[in-house]
Amino acid sequence: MTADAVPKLAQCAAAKAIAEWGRPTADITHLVFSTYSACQAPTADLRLATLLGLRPTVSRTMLSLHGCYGGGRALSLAKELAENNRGARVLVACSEMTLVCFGAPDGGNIVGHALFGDGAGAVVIGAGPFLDGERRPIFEMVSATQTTIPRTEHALGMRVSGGGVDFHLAIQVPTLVGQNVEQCLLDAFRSAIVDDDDGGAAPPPSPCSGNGNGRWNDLFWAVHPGGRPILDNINKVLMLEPEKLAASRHVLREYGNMSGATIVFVLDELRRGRSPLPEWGALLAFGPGITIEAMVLRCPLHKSSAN
Ligand SMILES: CC(C)(COP(=O)(O)OP(=O)(O)OC[C@H]1O[C@@H](n2cnc3c(N)ncnc32)[C@H](O)[C@@H]1OP(=O)(O)O)[C@@H](O)C(=O)NCCC(=O)NCCSC(=O)/C=C/c1ccc(O)cc1
Repeated sequence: MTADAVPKLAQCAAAKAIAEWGRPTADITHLVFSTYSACQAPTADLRLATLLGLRPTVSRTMLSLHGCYGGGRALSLAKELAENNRGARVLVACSEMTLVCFGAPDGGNIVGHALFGDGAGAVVIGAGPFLDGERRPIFEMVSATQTTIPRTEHALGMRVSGGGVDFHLAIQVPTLVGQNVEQCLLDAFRSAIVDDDDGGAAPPPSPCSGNGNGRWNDLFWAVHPGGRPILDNINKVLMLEPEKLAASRHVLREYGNMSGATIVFVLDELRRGRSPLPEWGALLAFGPGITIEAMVLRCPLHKSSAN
């Protein structure tokens, strides 16, 4: 069932993203599709390309079974594709049907049922130059890192069984994420380089200079809401003001944890916020491994960077 439904759900999100982007579907050069809810060949990215009518030469990449960090990985990969292929426009689609998947009848998936929801998100990623009629970027991805916490392979995962998907989530996951998240962020900021006004390269303001304390509050935050204790621990470790994680908490409350698709909902929520975002931001996503995706974001439309 999910083999059909996952690409169809993605189609709804992708059609909206392409319409907002403002260019013809045929101008999409690459597709990155992330899901762990559909496991078949031909893969769901091909089905989505057909449903959308993407051109036959579109370069497709399927990210399967990455779980909740799949959205972060898909965005990071799209950034690399766009920067290394002049004129590339990369459609990123993340689609998950978790509730159907977690179907084991023995009650063993109760945590999965409490936590997860279904959903799809899509965005179009490109590097300059801008095309006629193309919407200007809302977020710029400046740098990205992926970290695997050593010796945590068994902390979360899933296995397909006769009754559906057996999902395993160790109770220690929020603590492990909390203990490792600041180092991942520092690494991401250390690797960030941006073009300065003179056409050279310069690093963004570094939260490291304040040893993390307080400086994290200068950023906007797109955090995968893996669960309430995950957000609470990140809030505590980074000493964030409560409203910094408001977009993540809103998405968790309204939609649940939609695995890889969730981060797109958080970015959408952030851009719709009533008050203007700070210029710099951070994105975090977590999943099996335990893998942490961290990314430095920038709002190109922010007033100090818009001139
Ligand atoms: C939704 C929970 C499970 C329950 O929340 P709650 O209803 O507000 O209640 P509590 O947090 O107070 O916990 C209630 C009880 O459940 C227990 N509990 C608390 N986590 C647990 C637990 N993982 N086990 C088994 N008992 C527990 C907890 O100890 C407590 O037990 P007790 O004191 O005896 O009532 C909440 O604790 C929670 O969100 N926990 C953390 C979730 C978490 O680690 N998320 C993973 C983030 S990474 C991610 O999203 C990955 C996705 C993924 C996607 C696809 C994949 O294939 C693989 C991975």
